[in-house]
Amino acid sequence: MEQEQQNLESFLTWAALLGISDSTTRADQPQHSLSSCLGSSLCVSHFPHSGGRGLGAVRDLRRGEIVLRVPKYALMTRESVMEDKKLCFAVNRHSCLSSVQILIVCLLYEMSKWKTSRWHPYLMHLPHTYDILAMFGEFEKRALQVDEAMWVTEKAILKAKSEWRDAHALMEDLMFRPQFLTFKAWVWASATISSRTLHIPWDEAGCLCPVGDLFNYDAPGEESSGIEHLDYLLSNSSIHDTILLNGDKNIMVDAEQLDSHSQRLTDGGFEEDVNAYCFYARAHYKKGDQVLLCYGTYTNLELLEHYGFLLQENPNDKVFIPLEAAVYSSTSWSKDSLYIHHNGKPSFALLAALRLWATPQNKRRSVGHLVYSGSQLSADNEIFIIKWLSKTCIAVLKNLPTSIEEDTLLLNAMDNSQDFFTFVDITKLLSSRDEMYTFLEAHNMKDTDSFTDIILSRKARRSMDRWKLAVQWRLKYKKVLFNCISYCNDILDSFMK
Ligand SMILES: C[S@@+](CC[C@H](N)C(=O)[O-])C[C@H]1O[C@@H](n2cnc3c(N)ncnc32)[C@H](O)[C@@H]1O
Repeated sequence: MEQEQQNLESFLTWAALLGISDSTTRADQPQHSLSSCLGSSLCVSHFPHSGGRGLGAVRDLRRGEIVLRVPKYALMTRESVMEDKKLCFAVNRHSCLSSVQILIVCLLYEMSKWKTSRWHPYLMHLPHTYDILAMFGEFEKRALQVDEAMWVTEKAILKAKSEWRDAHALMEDLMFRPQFLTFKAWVWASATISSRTLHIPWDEAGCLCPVGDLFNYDAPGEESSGIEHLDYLLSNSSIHDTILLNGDKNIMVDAEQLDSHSQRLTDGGFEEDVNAYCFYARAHYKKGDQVLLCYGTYTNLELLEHYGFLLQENPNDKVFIPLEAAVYSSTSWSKDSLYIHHNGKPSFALLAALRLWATPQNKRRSVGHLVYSGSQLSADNEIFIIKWLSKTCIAVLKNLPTSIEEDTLLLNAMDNSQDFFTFVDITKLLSSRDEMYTFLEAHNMKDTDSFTDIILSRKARRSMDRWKLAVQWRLKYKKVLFNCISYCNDILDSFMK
């Protein structure tokens, strides 16, 4: 622990020497301290329920005030790593690789240089493991239970494997040592890039940003995307591009184009005039609060896919239910807009599409304007679609291997068991014991009577963490469907009155 603290201190000193600073004075003015880049606005703290290691406020912070600057020189980008001639030469001979694949190779290259890498103090602080979907094993994938989630997981695993295979020749050219050539090393580096890169305007692969990547995630919500905040940014800062972490979801937004309903406003970006990545407080924070960053708008499945966590309360979560082909063909709404919100309410487009689908074909044209303005068509039409929605949600829930109650008990056992043996004992009494036996089998621990001699392997421990994430995800999914059924019941009741 002491060693860890010392490592952290030397990392923060290294960062200060590079000009990284949370001081409110401008970057070109004298810094408050060269022994740490933090202390004026932020400090590294531990937040067990919202991201673990993160950044806390050392004083009250006002919404919109600058809290961190990271000069361009400190950023790890393809461009900065490829100042290394050997790497640059090799990469140029593999032009078929994507920018993200190249950044992954750059990261592995720097890792392999170890102490001679100029980012060594930063690299030492990267997490050793991640829980993104591409790292899920067969058991954990199945624990998600929902076809869509299992399919997204499978796709993520296949994508990682094929990208790794494609980059192999380059890594061999660079004469990587065997441990850096493995698929395990590749997914680690790929998860680092997926969960930690920030958007930069000159490279779609993004950048790794020492200290700036210690901010944990806050979902965009009303409190931070209101007019007040937007006005503040437009009048007080030179932000033109907003940032979102994650290569697949990068969105560049001109601040001028944002309307007050935009959920995409984020809290920093690369600013040309100061040649630095600048971060701003997205809310008022009290001393000791965790200071958060919005990486973008994500459902829980997307958070799991790209970042390896999910939110207990995610205002952007969505649940898709099976719809008949005729529902899709009855409207021009895209499939992606036909979903149930986190609170159980059907999306505007889903309701509209169902209303049109339940209208005889020869009458659809005449009611189109009503449907697209969100109006109900008739009591019969509304009762029909709400009953259909409720029945569909009930059927989806029934078809899943476990219920909300069973998942809740399983999660309680995961959270509250003092050790693995107690967990196994408790789970034996639950209806999810079959799942527990499958877990044991997957980790060659089938003989439960010999447990006293077994210490849970690191691999099994990681698998337990991912299993828990899968159970949390499927429970959230089921609760959304349950809330939708309650929503439908309320609507049907209101028609009976
Ligand atoms: C950019 S890093 C943030 C710093 C990170 N906690 C660390 O220790 O390096 C993003 C990662 O932090 C974790 N994280 C961020 N926000 C979180 C949240 N609200 N809840 C749980 N985990 C979160 C996830 O593991 C995610 O992949």
